Amino acid sequence: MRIDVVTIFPGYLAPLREALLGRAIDAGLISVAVHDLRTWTHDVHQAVDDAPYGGGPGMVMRPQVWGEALDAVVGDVPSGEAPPRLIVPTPAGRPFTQAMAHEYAAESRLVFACGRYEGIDQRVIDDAATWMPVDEVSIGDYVLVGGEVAVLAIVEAVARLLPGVLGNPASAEQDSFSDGLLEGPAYTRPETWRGRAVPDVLRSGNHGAIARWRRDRALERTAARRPDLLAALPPTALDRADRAL
Ligand SMILES: COc1cccc(Cn2ccc3ccc(-c4cc(N)[nH]n4)cc32)c1
Repeated sequence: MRIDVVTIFPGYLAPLREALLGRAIDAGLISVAVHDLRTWTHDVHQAVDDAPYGGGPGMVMRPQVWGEALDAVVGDVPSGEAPPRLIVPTPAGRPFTQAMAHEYAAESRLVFACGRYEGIDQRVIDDAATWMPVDEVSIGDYVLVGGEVAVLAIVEAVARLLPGVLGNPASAEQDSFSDGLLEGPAYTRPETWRGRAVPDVLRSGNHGAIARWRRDRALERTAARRPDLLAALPPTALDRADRAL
């Protein structure tokens, strides 16, 4: 997968080259190119923002600079080849989900536009949408200062789904949310720590009982913390034992 990120703070994306993702890049599983938006300014101040039409606080990112940047970064899409998907993080976006992470993992190329200030002139998104798929995406109901942190989260969630990136592919298959439930509690050695023992069932070797216990804890946690996920489950997702909980 090829990933391009356009930002006025390229250094913010340095963590992409660390650890697991860094190894995936070194292994050639992913290519990541980070582009400084100011490359496409032409004035001495390298201005990327201007006052909002209609007034209001803050500044808006200029369409001319973004338009030139995306034209250059996306480049000419060879005929017959699918254009990349443009992902624009914003508080006003569609909530990013594990299902979307799987959708994005199936793409051969993703381009991320990192806004700052009060966001990017809407005409940039509207123009881009005439020649490539564009997703305006939120990573949660809170307001960041720019899109870079959201890109780090989205790229990590997507990259870990790519074949060969995770040492143990089973981890991704047994993800939280993969069965629509939250992950239950996890334990490792020692057996007792500060007077707290690991639940006996997990040391019983009874794999059926262990699976049942884990499912029960996941159902309890989901009901307590994310009843919306439970309500969204298809009726067939809960068996008789689940309902008895
Ligand atoms: C666009 O509307 C905005 C309104 C107030 C502040 C900001 C700041 N800002 C600029 C670019 C940008 C990109 C993403 C996010 C963001 C995403 C999530 N989930 N929270 N915050 C925030 C961003 C933007």
